[in-house]
Parts: sequence; C-alpha cells; structure tokens
Amino acid sequence: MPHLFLPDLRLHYHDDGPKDGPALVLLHCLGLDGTIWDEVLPLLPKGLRLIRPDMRGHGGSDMPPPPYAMGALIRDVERLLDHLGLREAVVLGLSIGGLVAQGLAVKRLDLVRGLILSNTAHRLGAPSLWEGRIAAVEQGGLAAIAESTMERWFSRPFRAEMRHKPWQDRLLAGSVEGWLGAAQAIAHTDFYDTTSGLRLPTMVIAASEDGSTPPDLVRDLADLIPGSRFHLMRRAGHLPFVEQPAGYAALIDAFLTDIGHI
Ligand SMILES: O=C(O)CC1=CCC(=O)O1
Repeated sequence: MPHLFLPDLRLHYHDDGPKDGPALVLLHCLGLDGTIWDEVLPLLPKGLRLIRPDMRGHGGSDMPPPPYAMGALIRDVERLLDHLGLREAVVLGLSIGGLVAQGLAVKRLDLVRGLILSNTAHRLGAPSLWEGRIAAVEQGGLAAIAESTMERWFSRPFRAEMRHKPWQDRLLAGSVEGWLGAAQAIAHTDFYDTTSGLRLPTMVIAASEDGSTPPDLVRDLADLIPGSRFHLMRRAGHLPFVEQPAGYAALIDAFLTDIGHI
C-alpha cells in the first residue's frame, strides 16, 4: 500500500477502485486506522475511487511525538489529495475524522464536493473530558481506557455477544503516542464558528447507542450547516458501519446519488 512522503511525515494510505472514478475519502476515528472501513467497502457503490489515509500516529503512518495540532491533521489530508490530483471529492469523516473533514472543507472547498459527517460534532466534548482521558492513558496506556471506550463505541447487545473484542484488540494494538497526539488535537478543537459558515452538500449520521457523540450532539452539528440532511441509525454505537454495515452503506449510496457524485 502506498505512502506519501512529506517533509515531516510519511503518510500511509489505501487507494482502491478505478483511478478515474468519483472520489470518496474516508477518515477514521481516534485509535484505529483506515482498515476500519474494510467490511463496508464491498457494500459501497461500484466505480468509486476510495482513498483511506491513516492519520499521523495511527496505522502505517509515522508516529510523531505528541501533541498534534488539528491544523496538522487537516494539512496531511490536504497534501494527500493535492498529491493525488483529486478535486471535488466527497469526504466521509468519522468522529475526529469528521473534525478533519469540517476543517478541510473550510480551508479547501475546491477539494471537497460534499461531506458525510458521521458520529461527530463541531466539538467532541469539553477539554476537561479529554484532559482526564489523556491523563489516564499517560499513566496506564490504552488499557486504561479500553473498556470504557468499547462502551461508547458499541451497543450493549453487540458487546453482550463479545463482538467488540476484536475492536478492543485493535485499539490496544495502536500507538499510545499516536492516541495521545490526536486526543490533544481533539481537546483543543471547537469548529462552531467555521463550520457554521459551510455551504455544501452534507449528510450527518448519528447512532442511537453512540456514547461518544450522542445523537443530540450530532444533530447540533447538522443544525449548523444549512441544507444538511440528518440520519439517526438505530441499534448502533459510535461505529455504526460495524453494527449496521448494509444500512450505513445504503445511506452513503443515497447521498452520493442525490448530489450527482455517482
Ligand atoms: O474515544 C471515544 O469516545 C471515541 C472517539 C472520540 C474521538 C474519536 O475519533 O473517537
């Protein structure tokens, strides 16, 4: 899989589908990487070019020491899309990936034709909430937050069947430094003012059992962007495409069709 060699960073990404297809860029959440989308990709409409970067500090990308600035996370995606010569992509951002997507659209509207903001908000909790989690991870590593994170990521029935275990293992296999760096970026980001100025086709997805970005918070994000459409998925947590892959893919398909991207 390819890397983009930047002056300060080697960024790993997946680039699937036809090179001349309409582009969908998928940005992952904190603590995981671009492979989170593996199961949903086959359910997406055919013919899309699917770009999945690993955020700095995550997956196969370099792991600079923390903290990371949100501006750096946005610039990494900007430089990747410029490198690939992509314009007018639809950008799907999950959680922190949704913050990056909002920031990218504000900075480089030429790169972004539409947004899918999934389980995210203009601000992902108060700085004090993130300071507490950061302190816990500094002391006890990712194991210190793994169980509480699973409670936010997956619905109770899903966890009762122990189906969250592989995801917990994936979180625990990630880089502590990468998690800390990105968590610090989240703690200092509030995009209320800039996101409320966005005017582009946008779909916002929430999930009923999401403990990280509860539906009301996600709905506030949709309210900020005039004309955006809001969807609440039932029986799913913070990663709804894991618990409801077909329903999630159908939402993406309908949105891309409605805006004429496919
Ligand atoms: O840790 C969580 O609650 C989930 C999360 C927050 C930001 C992100 O990207 O994932």
